[in-house]
Amino acid sequence: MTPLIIALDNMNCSQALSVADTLDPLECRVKVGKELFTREGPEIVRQLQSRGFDVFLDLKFHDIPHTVAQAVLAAADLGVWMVNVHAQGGLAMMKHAADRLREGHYDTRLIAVTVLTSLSQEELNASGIPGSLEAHVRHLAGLTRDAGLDGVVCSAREAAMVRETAGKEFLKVTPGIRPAFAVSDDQHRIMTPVDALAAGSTHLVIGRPVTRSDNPMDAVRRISEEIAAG
Ligand SMILES: O=c1ccn([C@@H]2O[C@H](COP(=O)(O)O)[C@@H](O)[C@H]2O)c(=O)[nH]1
Repeated sequence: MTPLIIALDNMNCSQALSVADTLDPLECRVKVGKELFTREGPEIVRQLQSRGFDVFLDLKFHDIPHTVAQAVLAAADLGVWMVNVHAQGGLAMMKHAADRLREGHYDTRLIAVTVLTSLSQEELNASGIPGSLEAHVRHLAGLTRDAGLDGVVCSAREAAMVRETAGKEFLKVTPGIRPAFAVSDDQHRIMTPVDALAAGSTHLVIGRPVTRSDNPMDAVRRISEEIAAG
């Protein structure tokens, strides 16, 4: 199955569906984030699923354990392929959500965000977290593995280190991917698709380089070609 997940950001329901209609669910999955879900609600997820797409619901839940577990179950009831929480919410929060999903025999993958790819070392320290960004990602990835989740969101720059910490099967879902033809936008810790896969990313999240293109499917194909050419 393809490693590509296309982020449907900066659009409403009809725009998202127009983009989705140019994409092939065999060549990419799609990600519904805070903006699209807040505008359109669960119906946008159902619409995308009815077109054959696996949906990653990227709402990054961060709250007390009971609230997060209930939100994760609500996402799983929607039948999403993947949902996420913030690892910063702590071991108990993540474990409670993972346990509830397991008890319910859901198929939905649960992953946790480590350090946002838009953050730099300086910004992380300025937010009150001392030490190196890599050490913090490693710590949160270990916590996520111990809580029984399926993987993390991290930068591809940290994928090899996360593989070393949590193993090959542990998912490394990496945004901040910029193909050779794209600009970096507000992302700080970026990598190309080829380098990200070589570093151990299992899934590549790509938004603007595809959705801003006049022909999103063509952009997906160019990325796939970049990957195939290695
Ligand atoms: O650390 C993170 C976590 C999530 N994201 C999300 O991924 C996409 C990236 O979009 P681009 O347009 O390719 O920059 C976006 O939806 C973010 O909310 C992330 O970038 N970093």
